[in-house]
Amino acid sequence: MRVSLCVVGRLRAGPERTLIDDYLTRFDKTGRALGLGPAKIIEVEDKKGGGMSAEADLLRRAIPKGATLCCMDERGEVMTSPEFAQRLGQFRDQGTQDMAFVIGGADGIDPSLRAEARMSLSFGKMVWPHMLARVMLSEQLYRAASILAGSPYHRE
Ligand SMILES: C[S@@+](CC[C@H](N)C(=O)[O-])C[C@H]1O[C@@H](n2cnc3c(N)ncnc32)[C@H](O)[C@@H]1O
Repeated sequence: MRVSLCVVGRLRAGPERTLIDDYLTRFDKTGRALGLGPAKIIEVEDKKGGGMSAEADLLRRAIPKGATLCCMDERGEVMTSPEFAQRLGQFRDQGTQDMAFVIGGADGIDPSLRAEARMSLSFGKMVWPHMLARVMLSEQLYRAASILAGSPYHRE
């Protein structure tokens, strides 16, 4: 099951980018034997300042066709890391080919796109900057793969 992180805004080289690349490389390595991955980042940028709805259009064009959509949203479902791992495993076992996680820009994700999502996932009620949300999601994907692989990275 391929995984796309579809995000608003371009992230320059720096500590966040280094962490994301590191976690997604680890996710790919751990997930390979489990039918998970590879993961890639798809960045979209609305240079005309059209707001959330213009960003949603760009995101729709960028999301792989037929992908199961998960919107990252502070109002979404809160789950433990093992629960997230189990959910990923379920999508894989149901034959999902592509899973796309969407992270919004400064204004968030347009409600029309949120309504199209199969799942909405929250990292808690606090709002995080999009670059940190990217890092956290990348880490949780690696953690989920480690849990499904039975490796000792995740400790409770
Ligand atoms: C700066 S936040 C935008 C906040 C905006 N008020 C909203 O309504 O979504 C940028 C993006 O980071 C992600 N994000 C921020 N906090 C989050 C949280 N607690 N859980 C999940 N995703 C979050 C979301 O995808 C959000 O669209």
